Amino acid sequence: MAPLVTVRSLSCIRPEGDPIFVNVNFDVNEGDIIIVQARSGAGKTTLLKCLAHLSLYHGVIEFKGQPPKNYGVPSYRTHVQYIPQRPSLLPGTPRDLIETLCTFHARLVPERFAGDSLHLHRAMDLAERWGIARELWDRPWSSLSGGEAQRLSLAIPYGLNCAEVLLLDEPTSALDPASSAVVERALVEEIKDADSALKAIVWITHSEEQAARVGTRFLHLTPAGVQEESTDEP
Ligand SMILES: Nc1ncnc2c1ncn2[C@@H]1O[C@H](COP(=O)(O)OP(=O)(O)OP(=O)(O)O)[C@@H](O)[C@H]1O
Repeated sequence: MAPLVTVRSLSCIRPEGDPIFVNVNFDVNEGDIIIVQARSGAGKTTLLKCLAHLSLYHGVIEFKGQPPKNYGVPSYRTHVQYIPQRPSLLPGTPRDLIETLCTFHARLVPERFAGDSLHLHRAMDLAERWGIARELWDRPWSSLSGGEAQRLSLAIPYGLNCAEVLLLDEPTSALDPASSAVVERALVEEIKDADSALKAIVWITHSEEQAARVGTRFLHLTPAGVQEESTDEP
């Protein structure tokens, strides 16, 4: 099966001119939950932002064999969607965000667009199961707790059901272990659900335990590229 995302000779350079990383090569395949591990400051967030076409890079990133510009960047970003580590920096409210994304979705994927309110209610129902009261959808991101903002930002792609690859930047870092486990299970089940658009996740976590629970592949990012950890039994 052809890869969902192909990354070849990817490098990212700081504004000052020195590289964060060079020569990054890997594929994202259907069913993958790829854990990206590295020391703080090594460039994990930058790598995810390059994959989402949010940071400048050199090299090749393709989704189903086509570069982002062939889809149009907003459309590409609905299929390969980045969820930031700190959603509190977003403008407006969670409802504003899902309504904006619905307008892209309706325009770009009309055959899978089920109407604004249906998507919103699907996301609200999931978030409610994760302990998020409905009124929080109308509160500014900046007034939400870190854990509330993380659960809301993860419920949005679930409601829209258009992301095929999710790029998760420490998605449960603000959650207690029990809430984190509920969210982890929902994401893993979503990948296995044939009715879901979601086919793969690239997931940054500093928790070895979480990585072992959810990961199917493990990439170590270094300044000279990525190394994949073998998971073969000895
Ligand atoms: N816009 C920017 N301008 C200058 N330097 C930047 C910019 N964005 C990131 N960097 C630098 O690039 C390096 C990689 O940052 P990044 O946030 O990708 O690391 P990380 O591995 O995700 O770190 P952490 O684990 O601490 O979240 C850091 O040295 C950071 O200071």
